[in-house]
Amino acid sequence: MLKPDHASRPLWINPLDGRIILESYSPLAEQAQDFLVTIAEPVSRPSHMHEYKLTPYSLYAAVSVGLETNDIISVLNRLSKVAVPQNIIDFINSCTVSYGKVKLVLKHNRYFVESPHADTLQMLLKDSEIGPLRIEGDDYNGTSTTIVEGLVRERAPSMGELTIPGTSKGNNSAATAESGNTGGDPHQQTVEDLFTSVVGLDREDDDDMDAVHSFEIAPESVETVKKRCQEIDYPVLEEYDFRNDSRNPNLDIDLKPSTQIRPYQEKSLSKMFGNGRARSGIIVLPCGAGKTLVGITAACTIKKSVIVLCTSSVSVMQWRQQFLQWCTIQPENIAVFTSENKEKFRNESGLVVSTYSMVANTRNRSHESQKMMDFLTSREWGFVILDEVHVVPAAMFRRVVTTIAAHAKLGLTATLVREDDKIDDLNFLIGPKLYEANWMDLANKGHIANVQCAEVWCPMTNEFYNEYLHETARKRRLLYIMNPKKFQACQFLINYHEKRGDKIIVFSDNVYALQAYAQKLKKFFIYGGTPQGERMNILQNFQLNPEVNTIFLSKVGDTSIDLPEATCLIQISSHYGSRRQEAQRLGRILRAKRRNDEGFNAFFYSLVSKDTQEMYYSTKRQAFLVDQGYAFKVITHLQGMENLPDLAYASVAERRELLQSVLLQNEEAAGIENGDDADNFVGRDGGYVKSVKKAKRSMGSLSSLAGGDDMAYVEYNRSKNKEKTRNPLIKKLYYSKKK
Ligand SMILES: Nc1ncnc2c1ncn2[C@@H]1O[C@H](COP(=O)(O)OP(=O)(O)OP(=O)(O)O)[C@@H](O)[C@H]1O
Repeated sequence: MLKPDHASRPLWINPLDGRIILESYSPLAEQAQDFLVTIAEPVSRPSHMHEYKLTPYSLYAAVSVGLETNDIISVLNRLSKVAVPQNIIDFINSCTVSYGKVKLVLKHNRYFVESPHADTLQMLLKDSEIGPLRIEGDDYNGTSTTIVEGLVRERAPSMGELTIPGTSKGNNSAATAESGNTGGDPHQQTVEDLFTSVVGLDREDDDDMDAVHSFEIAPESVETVKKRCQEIDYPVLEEYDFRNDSRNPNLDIDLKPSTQIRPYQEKSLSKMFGNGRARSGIIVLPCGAGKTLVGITAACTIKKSVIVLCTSSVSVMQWRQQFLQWCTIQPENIAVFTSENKEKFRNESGLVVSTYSMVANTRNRSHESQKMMDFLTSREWGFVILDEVHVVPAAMFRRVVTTIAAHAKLGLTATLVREDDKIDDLNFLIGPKLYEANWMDLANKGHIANVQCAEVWCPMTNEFYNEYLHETARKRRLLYIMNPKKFQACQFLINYHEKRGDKIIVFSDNVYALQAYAQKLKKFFIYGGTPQGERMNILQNFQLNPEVNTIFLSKVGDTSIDLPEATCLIQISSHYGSRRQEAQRLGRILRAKRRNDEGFNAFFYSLVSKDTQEMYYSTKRQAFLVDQGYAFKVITHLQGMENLPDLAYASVAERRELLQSVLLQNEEAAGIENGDDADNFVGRDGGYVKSVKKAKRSMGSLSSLAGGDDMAYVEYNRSKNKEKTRNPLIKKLYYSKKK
């Protein structure tokens, strides 16, 4: 039943499945969002209504950033239009009762399972999988501890005030920093108060007053123990009490006085350092929102030796450069470990930047690499930063996480989606999601650019469609990418946007098409085979030369290229249904330098050949961005295109010639380029995902998109796909019953 003052309360909870709908226009929406993102998974956040769902993982994350069961229920109740249903209360209770009780602590290069509750540890020791993994040994500091029934008991470390560098007030104020107290309204005030105490994380861990108990396990058992704990609903939290770590030498590193971190960066860090220790987990921020600086600030807070792992050697150099730009670390304390570079740092503590594959690949290691690996594995690291966590396969992660002994792990990503459905692995390999920012929010505040997205439907020409119907799957792919109408649309859009003063990146995963388009249009292109010097030259020209306004990039440009000049993207070929690639490509223009200009918009066009399989992939690709609140407009006709001077493939003869050359290509030409990043890690079978929702297409006009007023649109709506995965709520209840 609705509460009498329901109109002033912003959310509604579905008693059947734990879904929460938030009215995002409510005056309380911002605070409510803060809270919901802490306790629930954001499912979809378009402009007026946001959808979240409570899952065992999200509640685990809530507990691990310091929330307690009663806080969660009481804030939900306060914000909800109806009383929180009893089954939801039971669900929250059942998920949180056992969470946060067990911690994994690395001390003096040895792993201890720790808990303030001796009975919990006794229960773990009785478990048939965990029990035998306990190893006998001395306690970790050889002093005033006592062995109680096989457990080591010692005083828990005490907390003090912790300040995160680069922030105005230190960690405690961080969670409310961005909410902008509106004041006046007493109801609002109460919620504010509640948030300061609940989301503001300004309390200390309850367990630090008491003794803690622990038992030791071998490093190779860590993963099994974590996995088993997860299965029996006692997920392990990893925390690092870095301020009381006197064994590992401090690293001389601080943010430069000129470095100011942004409110959402501060907020994400406050979740990590909320109780004075460093919690391991994942921070999710949109592309271009500054994940690097978040990682750097965390390193400056912990001040111990750090390892950064990235997906490519280009990113390695960018991380190194960003460390030097934002903080005071001396270049001689930074070591780069890539196939070209194998330096160590000379002091007793330092920073190493490397790639996942350098650390995880054990085969054919050179003598130099092996020496470097010995250096990495022989010591205890304060902190490891794992960049782009969503793309690294679980097996590789496992190897990295088990070979490097690090006290705290921070995973960074923009898109916590994977096409291989392995996302859950990240939870136990790294830790819970600590924070996830809202893309639209950051765009509205000018931290990332506003983007207009459009899907351009290009009809296949008769000749191409005829062949399409009869060819093999791979050749079909080449036919829909090389469709002359798509080429013309691309030519028209480049022309249109160059005239507006935009800088344009055209993306093609397919290298044959990349070269064919670029050469025909007389534009520069970069793909995996372009030598480094030439790449730099093209990129510099794109940035500085007013004559070079369009470049073509293969998937080497998906992630590691930082081009704040770019304001328009055109995608002509992509990696099947990859939601992540779509988001990352969009990320190339989110950092547009001109984003704060009055009324500025960036543009993202996806060119799709009509009535081909590409349409199906395209819809799947958009699902993630649609959930972030982006609306894809459909353009069916680019008015004026036929009259473009020098329009390519305007005559039947030219189109036939193109068709002949496409048909002459062998099937290899239809493939996707190999690179050293992301997609090589993920299956390339079209990347099917279980719970993909279809994107919704809506009516729009290119005039609203790009200032033109002579183009036509249609409205195209598809009902939302029903989720195919089992609801976690049901899964959870089912699981508890079985137990
Ligand atoms: N607090 C800040 N103050 C000023 N500039 C910032 C701040 N945070 C980030 N930036 C700038 O924003 C840009 C994007 O940052 P960064 O490359 O870390 O983004 P990202 O989140 O890693 O993006 P991607 O996922 O696309 O790699 C950079 O040019 C960076 O210098």
